[in-house]
Formats: sequence, structure tokens, C-alpha cells
Amino acid sequence: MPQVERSHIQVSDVWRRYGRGRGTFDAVRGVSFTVRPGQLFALLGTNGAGKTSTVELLEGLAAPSRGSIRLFDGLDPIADRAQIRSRTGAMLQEGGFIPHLTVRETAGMWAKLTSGPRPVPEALDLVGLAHRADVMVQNLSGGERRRLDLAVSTLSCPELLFLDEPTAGMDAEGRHATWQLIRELQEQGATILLTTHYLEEAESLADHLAIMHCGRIAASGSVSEIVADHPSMLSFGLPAPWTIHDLPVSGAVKQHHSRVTVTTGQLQKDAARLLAWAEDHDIALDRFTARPASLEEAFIRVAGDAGAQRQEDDE
Ligand SMILES: Nc1ncnc2c1ncn2[C@@H]1O[C@H](COP(=O)(O)OP(=O)(O)OP(=O)(O)O)[C@@H](O)[C@H]1O
Repeated sequence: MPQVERSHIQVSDVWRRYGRGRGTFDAVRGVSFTVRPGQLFALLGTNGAGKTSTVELLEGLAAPSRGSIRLFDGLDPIADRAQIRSRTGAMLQEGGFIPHLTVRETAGMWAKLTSGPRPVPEALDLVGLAHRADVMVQNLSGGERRRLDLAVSTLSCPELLFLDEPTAGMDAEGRHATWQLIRELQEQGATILLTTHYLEEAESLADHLAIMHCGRIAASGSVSEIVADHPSMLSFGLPAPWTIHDLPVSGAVKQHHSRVTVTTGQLQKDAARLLAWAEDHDIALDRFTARPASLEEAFIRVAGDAGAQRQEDDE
């Protein structure tokens, strides 16, 4: 019998429209993706790309204007909210905490609303807030509030966790600690959907990522799959009297002072040709490096291409 592939999130051609009449705006435009159990899926995008608008639909905070969303192999985020609630955790962009409660009181209050919660000290310890337990929420830094938000969202040990910009406002140390925590939650079996502006965050954590731009998914796949579609780079110093016209490469060549860069879709072939040529002519290529496109380069290119396409569609 063929095996049915399970999914914790199934999004099919989803649209989200804000406003009515003449003032409508489609913030999400035909988005589709699947997240398998145990996967960490990252939604990346520029400001206003539609990430939060999409996550809110998954959380059942609004209904899509078109398309369908199913969680846990068939549950509707709004109609089946009661069944879904105990299995999911959400960390929103704006944590709605009461300013004059302490960290411990806040987590305790949320724990009372959760069935079978993790002990509060454990939840605070998990996010590195145990030493701030008696501090009032209003006196926390922005990064500490994000950590409290994360502690609250993981109180129920959820199967599916929505993390909307979990490390926004955190310093580098806090960000790395949070990444470690997210990895641990995934190792414990959680399926995680996270949105982020930080490419390094997506690169470090995600099994699968989708780049959103202007309401659409402009590229998706693993980091290697996304960067594979983008040109690689060779870089080296070329000693005189040799010039770029002598180089045996197929890619686009640029020179800045004595430093040469070759942008190529055939990294291995061009690197091999170049090194063989240098060897034959006894040329030392200073600080020779060969590397695939970075996620940042792919992101900038994808966002640029998608922006141009959207402008064409709108015209
Ligand atoms: N309530 C609303 N009414 C009208 N437009 C909205 C509303 N909420 C969001 N938008 C618009 O929808 C678009 C997508 O917003 P959204 O917050 O989903 O983007 P995002 O990718 O999460 O952005 P960011 O990374 O800046 O948080 C933006 O152009 C935004 O201005």
C-alpha cells in the first residue's frame, strides 16, 4: 500500500485580503507549502512580504480570503480550533503581557490556562530567564520579553510551534541561546514554523525555507537547493602582466585593482580550468577562493526578481 505522507501544515493557494471595496490589499497572494512532522520550516522575507499575515492565518486568527489551510492532517485552524489549541504554541510579534506582573507571575498565569503545563521554573530556565523571575515585565528589555514570550509559548510542550520573529531585538548572545533552545525543541519532536529577517537564523536552523516577497513565495527548498540556482564565485589576485582577457573561464569576469572575481554557474569546471591554466603558466593566484552563492546573495536576487515580476503583474 502506498504510504500517505503526513503533514502538520498544509497550505494550498492561500490568499489574504485586507480592507473592502476600493481600499483592498492582497497581502498574501496564492501561497502554498507543506510542513512535515518534526520539520523546522522558515518563512523569510523583506518587510511587508506577508509573513505575519500568513502565520496569523495558520493560527486561526483570521480566515483566508481564498484557498485552504489544514493542520495535523486535516484540521481547519478556525473550525477545529478547540482540537488544535492544546497541540500548538504560538509566539507572536507583540507579546500581550500585563506590565506590572513579574516574570514568574506572568508565566504562572499562562500555565493555569494550559493543560498539563511544563513547570514554570523549568520553562523560565529553558529560556534563560530564571534569574529574572521576580522582575516586573515592564522592566524587561525587548529581548527579555521575547524570551518570556517563548517560555509561554512552550509551556504546553506543543507538537506544533509558531515562532514569529523569535529573536527580534535580542543581542547576539541571546539570539544564539534562543537558536539552541529552538534546536532542542525540535529534537524533542516539535514541528516548528518560524518567520525571520535574519538569513543566518534561517540558514542555521531550517530544514526547509521559503522566501516570501510581495505576498508570494518566490523561492523554496533547503538552503543548498535555493543557493544552487544562483551563480557561484571565484576570486583571486592576478599578477601582471596577465589580464582578465587571458583567463580560460566561462563566467562573467570583473576586476577591481588586481583582484578578479568570476561569477559562474559552473564553479567546478571554471575552478579546474583556471587552476590548470595557472599551473601551466607558473602563475600564483593570490588568495584564491571558490565558493557557492550565499543565502544572502540568493535572497537579494530572488527578492529583486520577484519585485520586478510583481510590478509587471500590477501594471
Ligand atoms: N490590518 C491590515 N490592514 C491593511 N494592510 C495590512 C494589515 N496588516 C498588514 N497589512 C499589510 O500587509 C502587508 C504584509 O504585512 P505583514 O505584516 O504580513 O508582513 P511581514 O512579512 O510580516 O512584514 P515584517 O517583516 O515587516 O513584519 C504589508 O504591506 C502590510 O502593510
